[in-house]
Amino acid sequence: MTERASSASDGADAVGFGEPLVEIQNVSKHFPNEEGMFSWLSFNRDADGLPIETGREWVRAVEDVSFTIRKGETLGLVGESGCGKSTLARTILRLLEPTEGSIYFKGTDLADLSGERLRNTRKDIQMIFQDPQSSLDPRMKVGKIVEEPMQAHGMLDSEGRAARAQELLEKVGLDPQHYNRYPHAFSGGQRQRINLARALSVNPDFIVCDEPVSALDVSIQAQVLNTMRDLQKEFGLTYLFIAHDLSVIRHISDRVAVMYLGQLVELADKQELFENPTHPYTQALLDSIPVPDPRADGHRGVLEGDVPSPIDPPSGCRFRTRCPELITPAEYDLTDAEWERVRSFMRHVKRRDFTETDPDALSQRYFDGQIPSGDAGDKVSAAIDDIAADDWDAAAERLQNAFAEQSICAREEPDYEVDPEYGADRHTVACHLCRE
Ligand SMILES: Nc1ncnc2c1ncn2[C@@H]1O[C@H](COP(=O)(O)OP(=O)(O)OP(=O)(O)O)[C@@H](O)[C@H]1O
Repeated sequence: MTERASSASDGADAVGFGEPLVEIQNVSKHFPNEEGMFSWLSFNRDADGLPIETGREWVRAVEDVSFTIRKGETLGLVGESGCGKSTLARTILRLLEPTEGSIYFKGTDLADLSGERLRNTRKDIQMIFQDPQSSLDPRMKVGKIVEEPMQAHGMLDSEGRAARAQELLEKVGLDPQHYNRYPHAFSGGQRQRINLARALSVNPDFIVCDEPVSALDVSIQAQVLNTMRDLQKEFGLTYLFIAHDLSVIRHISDRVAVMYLGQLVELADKQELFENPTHPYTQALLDSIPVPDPRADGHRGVLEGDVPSPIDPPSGCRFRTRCPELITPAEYDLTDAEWERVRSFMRHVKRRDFTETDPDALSQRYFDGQIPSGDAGDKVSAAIDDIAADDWDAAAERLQNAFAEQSICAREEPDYEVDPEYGADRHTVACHLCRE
């Protein structure tokens, strides 16, 4: 999914409210796969079946991600564990080098910065992590923890830093008298407030918040989120807020980006995303929120199967292998009902979750005795014959190649924009269902 870069002049410091502050352009991050002794090598086989080294195997944790974060907003980034949220956050912060792509902050490519300008920009971009316990040095008093970034950036004298630390402790909802206490004397929520004060100490513009309330009791989460929102207003902050919990995202975000297997699948204004979710993955995620859902019409997708490996992600749409709405291959003239049956048969053969091998019984069970006519029907019949010959792998492969791999979902990467039902913000969706 793409968003155009702003034309902000190089290094221009003043970014107006609502203008692009951070622009992520076609960013990818791949890691060498270190799991298993020889797994970093991938092999093909030669004619004698001996392995030929073909190179290194890569974990494609983030792939071709583009979006913009506007000054003063909270952009929520949501997705299941392992979908690449933290990797993207760390890449934006330049804690990791992007494999490809660029990150612009206030119109300047971060890769072009060095020396004093890099140091200044690092000050402008802060981060809050999930675990408020491990991110605070237990041997340091709270006041010093808050002062440390100011000292590192040569801000104020020691008296000034102490005064600012106490002021910030109060701003984040703590007692400034606790300046001399150690982190262990604070609860989880209070420790996250200390982290907030620390991040704010150097007067940043942009804070990347990676699951900042996930480790807190639900009762405390809303309080910390409200404080973050108050601070945002007071200091004109911009947040990238990462969470796997959609109710947290709904509470804090202005716009929401949904990530699946290293890619953005949907990005929209919060209300638009929650009221008009368009990507089948977003719909499935929303369905998993354990609250009564007035939108539920019994037609939403249910997530099937496991998330594929980011080492060898599916072609086209990465969600297609679990998608309840895989599109009929254009070359077959199938009705919706026929396609639904073909897909159901394909799924059951892949999972091998039946033992029946009699062709008539299979036709009856999966196609109501009416195998589709034409090419599609020939492929289905051939797969049924494979099963009758007890060659399940051949049947699964035949169906996969004849149907799943022929769908536009497997052949083209989706990237569409739809008309929003709520608000005027762009609503981008990486799903071929939006192609008309
Ligand atoms: N240093 C690394 N080397 C190899 N693979 C990595 C590395 N860091 C992350 N990965 C892989 O990249 C993928 C994305 O991981 P990442 O931690 O970014 O996901 P996440 O969405 O933040 O998950 P979580 O919410 O569980 O933290 C995962 O498959 C992970 O195993």
